[in-house]
Amino acid sequence: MIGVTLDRVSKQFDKARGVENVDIQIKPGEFFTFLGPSGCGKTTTLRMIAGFYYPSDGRILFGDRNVTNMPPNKRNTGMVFQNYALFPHMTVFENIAFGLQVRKQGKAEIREKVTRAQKLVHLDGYGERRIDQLSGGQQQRVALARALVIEPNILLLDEPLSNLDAKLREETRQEIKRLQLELGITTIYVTHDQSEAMSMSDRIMVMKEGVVQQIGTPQEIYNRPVNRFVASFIGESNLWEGTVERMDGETAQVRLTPDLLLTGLAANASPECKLAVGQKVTLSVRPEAISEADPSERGKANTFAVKVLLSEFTGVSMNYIAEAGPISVKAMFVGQGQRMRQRDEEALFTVARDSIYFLG
Ligand SMILES: Nc1ncnc2c1ncn2[C@@H]1O[C@H](COP(=O)(O)OP(=O)(O)OP(=O)(O)O)[C@@H](O)[C@H]1O
Repeated sequence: MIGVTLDRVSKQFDKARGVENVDIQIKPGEFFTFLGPSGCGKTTTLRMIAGFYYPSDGRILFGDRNVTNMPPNKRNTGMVFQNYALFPHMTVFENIAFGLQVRKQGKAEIREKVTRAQKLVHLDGYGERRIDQLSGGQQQRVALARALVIEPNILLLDEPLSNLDAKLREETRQEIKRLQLELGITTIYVTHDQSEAMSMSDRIMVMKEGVVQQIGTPQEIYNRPVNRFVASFIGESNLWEGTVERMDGETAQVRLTPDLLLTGLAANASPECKLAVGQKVTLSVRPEAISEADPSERGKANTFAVKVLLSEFTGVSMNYIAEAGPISVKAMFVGQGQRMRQRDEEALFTVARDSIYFLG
């Protein structure tokens, strides 16, 4: 197992900025994800690691080895692409064997390794099938086997699930995670799908317009987003703007409207947010951090009246869009067994102090 270091790596294209100053240390055996919207530089970064692009600036290390300008075939990485890039006229066996043949390995060895790789992705018995006789999910597993059969040091996956339907995507995602854990292989995964990133990764790097926004575990990124972009890109969040009215030891009180003052813990502030009286801040509150209060709690801190605009029952949760004066409120109640509020109904909502996160 080896780790991957990107030491202040940038890529400038003729007319576009690919990525700027990416500085990361991916640990041996880690499942590390590049996450962000289209055009944010995920694929460019992955391609530099694979060796398909060379950086304009900075260094790339595999373990202690500097691979910055090394051609792709010398790096021993296995790569899976969004469109699989399989040879459609060849069989499953021939596709998986391809990389080993290029490496001029013996026939018996190739047969043994390909058979093992087929087993690994649950495709034993499919060796003689042609690629165009397979479903999308099976094709994806051939692509995985082909990447793994060369025993790569690093596995690179570029949006490998995006051509699959929702159910198959879920299954294949578990399959990839199982394989990664079983083999303990350092894996770098590119996606624009936050739920995929959250469920699979040890750590996530969130990118926007070629610039890294935050690196952290799924929990860190979800619970402590560094800015509005990360808070709104990862899961749902209420983003409310207000002005700090009072700082009181451990707490900060923020006025959102003349009628609405919320109190949060001063420690729950992003590094970019300097809490001080008079300062404008953004409060990030997850919908599931809001709950319905008992009418007897009216007037208590962090409790406020709302008017329901939209309500829906998903089977797992009751979701609301409501308004508290000019403020829009998204709330999600899971397993609380209350009566479902209807449009135009009044309700009393409350948010715990430790669920408010201050952004700059
Ligand atoms: N070969 C290239 N030549 C010129 N510009 C490029 C090239 N490849 C990428 N870019 C530009 O670099 C930026 C980052 O693109 P990149 O493909 O890395 O984004 P991405 O996050 O992977 O997007 P997507 O999810 O759509 O694949 C974009 O502005 C893109 O237009």
